[in-house]
Amino acid sequence: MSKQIGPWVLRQCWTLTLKKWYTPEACLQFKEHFHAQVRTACQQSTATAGLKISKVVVVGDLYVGKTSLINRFCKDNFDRDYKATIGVDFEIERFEIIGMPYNLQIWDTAGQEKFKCIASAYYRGAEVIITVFDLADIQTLDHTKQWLEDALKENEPDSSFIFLVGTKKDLVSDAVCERTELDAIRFAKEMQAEYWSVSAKTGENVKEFFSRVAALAFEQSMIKELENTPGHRAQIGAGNLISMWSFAFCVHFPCL
Ligand SMILES: Nc1nc2c(ncn2[C@@H]2O[C@H](COP(=O)(O)OP(=O)(O)OP(=O)(O)O)[C@@H](O)[C@H]2O)c(=O)[nH]1
Ligand SMILES: [Mg+2]
Repeated sequence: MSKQIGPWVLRQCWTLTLKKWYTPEACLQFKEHFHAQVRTACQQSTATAGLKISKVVVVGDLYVGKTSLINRFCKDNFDRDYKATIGVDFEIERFEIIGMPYNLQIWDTAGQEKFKCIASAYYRGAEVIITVFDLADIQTLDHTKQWLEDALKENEPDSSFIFLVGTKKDLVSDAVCERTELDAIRFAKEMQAEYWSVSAKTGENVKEFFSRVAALAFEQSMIKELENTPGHRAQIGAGNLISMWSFAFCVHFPCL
């Protein structure tokens, strides 16, 4: 099946560049290009052992639209009827980034209280945590911090990118959306999360959002791999500036 993002049309997977944030007020990083060493490593296949895959966990109250968001992206469909997720479900989505195959394993969890203990067993090892609320039901925003706390408990400190997503944008007026976004951006800052408003019904911002998730997770996994490559050391400083140097100099990074 062909999929399209912007001007690119590809078979079976998405081709990505580093996508822009939704709002600069709550974004994880401002860079518009992948880090030079990551690009070089991908182009020269110096860090390409094995297929890269990142785990994404989607959490939030019941009925906020987690399954619909994932289905819009992975299957490009939308179902008006509510079917509660029982426990967990997952989708694998394929990408190609800087010529490298890359997969996202997207875990859809149940928001219903009675399934929480099943779902929480799958939080571990999440490179990305997506906390979801309903723009048309402000109470669900209040609960996102608890969902995040529960997910973070199962993961190493600072090991996951965090996103806060307001769904059902089509159900609220622009004025209500803007008001709610002000609160959501405040929450996102407190949660150290990047904020996005989307609609699974119309598809607004859904591809852009997941493209951003994939691009950031991919770059992070490449940086980790380079750090672990013998002869290389990497430091990630404030503002995600990466400095890297090689003991094998020209072999891997001729630009150094
Ligand atoms: N209008 C509109 N309705 C939506 C949107 N997203 C989801 N819905 C509807 O909201 C209801 C709940 O959506 P789900 O995706 O099943 O919610 P969920 O968060 O997965 O719920 P649980 O699995 O119980 O945790 C369904 O009836 C969807 O059709 C949206 O963007 N716009
Ligand atoms: Mg669901």
